[in-house]
Amino acid sequence: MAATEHPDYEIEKNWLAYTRTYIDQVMRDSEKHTEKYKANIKEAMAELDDLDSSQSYINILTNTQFLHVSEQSFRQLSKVHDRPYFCRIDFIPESENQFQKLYIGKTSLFRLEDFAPIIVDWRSPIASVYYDGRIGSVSYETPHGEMHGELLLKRQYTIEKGVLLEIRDIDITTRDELLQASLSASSDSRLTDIIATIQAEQNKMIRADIDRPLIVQGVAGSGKTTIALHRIAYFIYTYAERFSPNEFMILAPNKLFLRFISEVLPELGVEDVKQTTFIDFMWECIGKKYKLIDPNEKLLYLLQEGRQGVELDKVWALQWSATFKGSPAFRELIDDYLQHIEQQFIPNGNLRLGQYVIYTEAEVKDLFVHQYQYLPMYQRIEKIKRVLSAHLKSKSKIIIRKTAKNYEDQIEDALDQIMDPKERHETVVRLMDERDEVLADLQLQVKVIVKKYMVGMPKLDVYRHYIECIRYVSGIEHKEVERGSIRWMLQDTLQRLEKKQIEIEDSAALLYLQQHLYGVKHVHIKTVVIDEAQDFSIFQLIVLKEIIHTELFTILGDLSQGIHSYRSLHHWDEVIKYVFPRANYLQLEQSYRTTIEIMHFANAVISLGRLHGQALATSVVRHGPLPEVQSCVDIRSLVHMIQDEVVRIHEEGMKSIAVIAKTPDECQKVKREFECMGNLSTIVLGEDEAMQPNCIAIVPVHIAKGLEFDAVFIVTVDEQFVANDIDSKLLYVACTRALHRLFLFQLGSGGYPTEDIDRSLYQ
Ligand SMILES: Nc1ncnc2c1ncn2[C@@H]1O[C@H](COP(=O)(O)OP(=O)(O)OP(=O)(O)O)[C@@H](O)[C@H]1O
Repeated sequence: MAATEHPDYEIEKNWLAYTRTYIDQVMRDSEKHTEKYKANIKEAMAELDDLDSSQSYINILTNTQFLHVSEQSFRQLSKVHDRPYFCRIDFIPESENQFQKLYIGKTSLFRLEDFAPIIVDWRSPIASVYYDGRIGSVSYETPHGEMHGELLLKRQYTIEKGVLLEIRDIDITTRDELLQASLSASSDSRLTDIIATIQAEQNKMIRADIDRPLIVQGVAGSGKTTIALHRIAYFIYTYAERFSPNEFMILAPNKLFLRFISEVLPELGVEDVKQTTFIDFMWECIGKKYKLIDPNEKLLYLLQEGRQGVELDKVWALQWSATFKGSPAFRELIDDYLQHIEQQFIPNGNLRLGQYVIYTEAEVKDLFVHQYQYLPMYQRIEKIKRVLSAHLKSKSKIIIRKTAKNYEDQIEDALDQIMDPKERHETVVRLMDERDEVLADLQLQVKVIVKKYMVGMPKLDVYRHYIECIRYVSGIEHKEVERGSIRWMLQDTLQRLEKKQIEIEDSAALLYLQQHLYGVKHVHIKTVVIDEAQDFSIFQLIVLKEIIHTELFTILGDLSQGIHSYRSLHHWDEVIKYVFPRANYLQLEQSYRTTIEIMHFANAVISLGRLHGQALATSVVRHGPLPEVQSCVDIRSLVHMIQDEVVRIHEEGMKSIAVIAKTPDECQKVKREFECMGNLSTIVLGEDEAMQPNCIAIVPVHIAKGLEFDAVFIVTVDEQFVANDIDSKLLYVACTRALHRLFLFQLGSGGYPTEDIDRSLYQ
């Protein structure tokens, strides 16, 4: 209801004014502090030349830290100044009689005089009551256990530029007005925060146990990306002493997507989280880049199945090979290679100094295969060399002393027992010479025997090792290798590697070899969030877990959108079985992005393919027009129709618009036609492009994954969508990018498998 009509309007208006005045005051103080810290740093810098400058260093460090905190607090308060909170809860804890009136917002603010909360952070334990609880008895988790109490009031506010516009008491008026308003709004091609409207099922995922891996299967638009980002913000707030932001890593499909989500974390007051792709992370770990074949090339080739000139055997072999390379079975083959080279580098025989055994063969083997097995191979060899050298150093002193003493005894015996002066002299001189020679030889051997004993490992880089690995595996007798398909895969891989080309499917193996041969340096990441995880393979997840050395993974994805399923996951069970047996598995079936009409149509599309037992999405109650399917006689009239619609929907207030086609070639055809007409500006988006405001994005469907637009025009010029598994997934992804309007345009007929879709679902 309009705020002015609410009985508590005056109280609420005054509280808002009080809060904003207090924020002003804290910001002013913060500004003063900032100036003071800057001045202190300047002063300490000037004193750095003094003889005893350690105090100045300490001053600089302390003041820099204070300055950082003060600036951060200023930034956060200035962000919330116009809208300090979004709701209020009145709560009586079980153990107390007095109720607490808590205003919840993006950041917390306490009154300096008595530490009373003016604003409570949305991530604090008590705020859970707002997201989960209904009026009546409620409970929430805290670090000290579960707390119980009575929720008396749950009140939402619409505040704009510091003006209180609406007040809604939840459970008395309608429940979802704020959510409805937020979902009906237009998108400007950037994801936003949702702290005011987080739903109970989403809250559960955001706050799910950090110490267990979390796997979320969520339908398109269920908020997986949003949850991932809010979960990071929640952890950073809740476990500030355990993690700093730069110890979090988000793995996303591509740079375009990373840009799409780039504003959410800063909005939530979180900076410095590492955001990258699996491939870029791999280059960083390897310390070198090799030529990567466009990861989408195979998908585009596979899409041509059934066309003239496309060999079915090859399509099948490519798919099989990609699946195999992402599987634990491929890792086993690589382990065979690692074992093979390990055997080559375990020395034969004992390590001896003269006649003395320093280390037995069995002891050295034990160092290799047990004690230092945790180290990557090259590091292990260096470590064992150091261990042997240290051992040799201490043992050699005793051996040399013993040898010298032995000669001294013999010389003494000669002096005592040989009566003939000439013979005695000759024997003593011979023994002394021999002693000097033996001792000199021992000293020399001490310097070189470890080096000679440990045959050096050739300094091949990880790429060369991968080639050697594939060659080795091709030659072994292995039940898997005997199969013709593996032989084809190995040969094909070798041919490409020799041409210096790798595919995304090779990335897990390369990273695995890097980890086991050289190790990965400077990985300070402690927790990983993977979005669009359905495009990862089991092997990629295995290697990530090994490198990061943690179970703290949050994995989010949607198998129905698994357009790269030939090289990635088919079931979440595989992830639980092979990688994270302790994982907490949760599902989201409610879609927040699309209207009911679009979601129903998209559900009909995905049902045309194989569903792997996934549940279909339901939509939050929000209606819109039915998706429109239209035919045109040529591409010119098709683009004309789009232009006319764009003008109409712009007038309706929609901002972001995309034209989605099946392949990059189709996109280019549409782009050329738009250019000929010259009315609207368009951009064809690739993985590394940035979306531009007021510009229609023309996107191949595999790149549009994860993104969203107010209105989506799917077009088919020459590339049609048919009713098979991969096409239904692609079309599903394309349909579910739309928030409000969906159009499917085709040349002639047959662009879409609409004959298999209920006629009432589109117009
Ligand atoms: N609780 C919520 N309140 C308001 N908006 C929400 C909520 N949850 C999700 N949304 C909105 O729904 C849209 C879809 O969210 P998001 O992109 O995170 O979903 P997703 O599951 O990652 O989708 P996809 O798998 O299709 O890429 C976004 O616009 C997001 O802001």
